[in-house]
Amino acid sequence: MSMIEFHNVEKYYGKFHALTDINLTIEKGETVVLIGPSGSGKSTLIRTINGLESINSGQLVVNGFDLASKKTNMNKIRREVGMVFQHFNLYNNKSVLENIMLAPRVVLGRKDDENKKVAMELLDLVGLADKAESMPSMLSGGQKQRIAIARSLAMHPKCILFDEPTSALDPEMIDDVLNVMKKIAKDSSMTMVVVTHEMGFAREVGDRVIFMDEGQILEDDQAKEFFDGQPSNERARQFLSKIIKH
Ligand SMILES: Nc1ncnc2c1ncn2[C@@H]1O[C@H](COP(=O)(O)OP(=O)(O)OP(=O)(O)O)[C@@H](O)[C@H]1O
Repeated sequence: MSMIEFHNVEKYYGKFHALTDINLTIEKGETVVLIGPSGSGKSTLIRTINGLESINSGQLVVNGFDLASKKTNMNKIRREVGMVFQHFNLYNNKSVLENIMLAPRVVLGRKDDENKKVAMELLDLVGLADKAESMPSMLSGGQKQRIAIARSLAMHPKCILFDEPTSALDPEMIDDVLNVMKKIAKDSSMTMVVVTHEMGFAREVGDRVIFMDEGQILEDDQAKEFFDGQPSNERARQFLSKIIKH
């Protein structure tokens, strides 16, 4: 069974056609990078995977569950599919440790000893074990984003969605976050779907690269083919040459 399957998916915001005939299969354990110009529908697509955006027609199956079916428990999907946002979305009135321990306690009923142990291991993984008792307001953007990643991992998701995780960061912090993401991609069996403009990351870590424009998938290639060969789609080639020149 694949992790994610889109079949002829359409999405509208009012009259605006945001996703057109999306067909896409992502296998378990794959790291897939979604690229494309601003407004091409990347965020919309990634947000449909955990039900943050609904679809208008077609079929979307995540870990065997049809998201359009009334029988599907969306809370279960959100437990299994974590998300990391551009703007971190940490609870600012809770310590770093509390941010990481909250959902496992409330949603999974994980006991405090075990919960703290998992949280500390994850803080270690993201290189911030010394910040456990800090409040988010004391952290830099890059540190906040690494905490947001640890918080998401604490739920032991099967899949994790990253929606432009480095776009709001100062340049010197971007690599710290990308390095954590690389580590996760290499060392875990999790499925990762990443919207990013970081082509170095896409090339090094992505198994596949999906190029979107105007709500459509125009190119779906192995990362190596995409960067070392040439995308067959003209707009994908233009996008790539522009982005690599800059
Ligand atoms: N809630 C909404 N209501 C109406 N239109 C929306 C909504 N969300 C997104 N859109 C529109 O849908 C289109 C696709 O937006 P989306 O955010 O998915 O693109 P994107 O490729 O992620 O862009 P960016 O790289 O700038 O984040 C855009 O034209 C946007 O204005």
